[in-house]
Amino acid sequence: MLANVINLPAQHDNSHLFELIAQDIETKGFSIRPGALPALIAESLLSHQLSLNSAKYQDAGIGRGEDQITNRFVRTDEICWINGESDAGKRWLDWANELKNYLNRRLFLGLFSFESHFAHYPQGAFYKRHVDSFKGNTNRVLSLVTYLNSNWSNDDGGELVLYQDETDHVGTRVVPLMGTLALFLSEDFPHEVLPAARDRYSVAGWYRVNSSMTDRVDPPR
Ligand SMILES: O=C(O)CCC(=O)C(=O)O
Ligand SMILES: [Fe+2]
Repeated sequence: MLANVINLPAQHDNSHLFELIAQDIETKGFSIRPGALPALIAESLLSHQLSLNSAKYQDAGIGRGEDQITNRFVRTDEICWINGESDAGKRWLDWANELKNYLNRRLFLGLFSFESHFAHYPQGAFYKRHVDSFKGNTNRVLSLVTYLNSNWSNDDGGELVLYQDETDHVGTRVVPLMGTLALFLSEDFPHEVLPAARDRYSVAGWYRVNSSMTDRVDPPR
């Protein structure tokens, strides 16, 4: 028995990182962890995203399901949903699922599903201040963003600015550097993406509670 255990290949152990994230969310409602996404996942997401041709992208919309509209005054990024068909997508979804299970055990958040997409902000693209979920319309509970840009400099813009509440106009800035993780409670933190001076690559995702118990079918996006 013991020999078997010792011979197991080294598994990447996420529990230390997951615990730090849980503590951040418990105490502050958000977590910013520079370079924390395992490098193998970050690198495979980036190479997959770079291989997507423009036909795979759609203009990002505002709102949900059939109510979704494109509003170029609010956001100008383009997105591609991750369905787990690629190895990169699978690795990412597995990792996100492991984090979901950890946070559910640790914080009793009742997270049920996870949806995510690649986002490409071409030069000049932005996403104006918004919240990811509206109170009373409980669906997205926890937002998770990771960034896939190496060598991002102060002049490149494109920071995520996370505000404490509606009255906060200073916020916390997050540089979209490779492997940095940003998580925040979706209803509580208004945020924006400042205009990027060069191509900005990221993956944005949301954990949702199961709200399909209501009378209407809850659209997956
Ligand atoms: O890319 C980011 O930093 C945040 C993106 C965002 O706010 C969103 O897609 O809802
Ligand atoms: Fe957002």
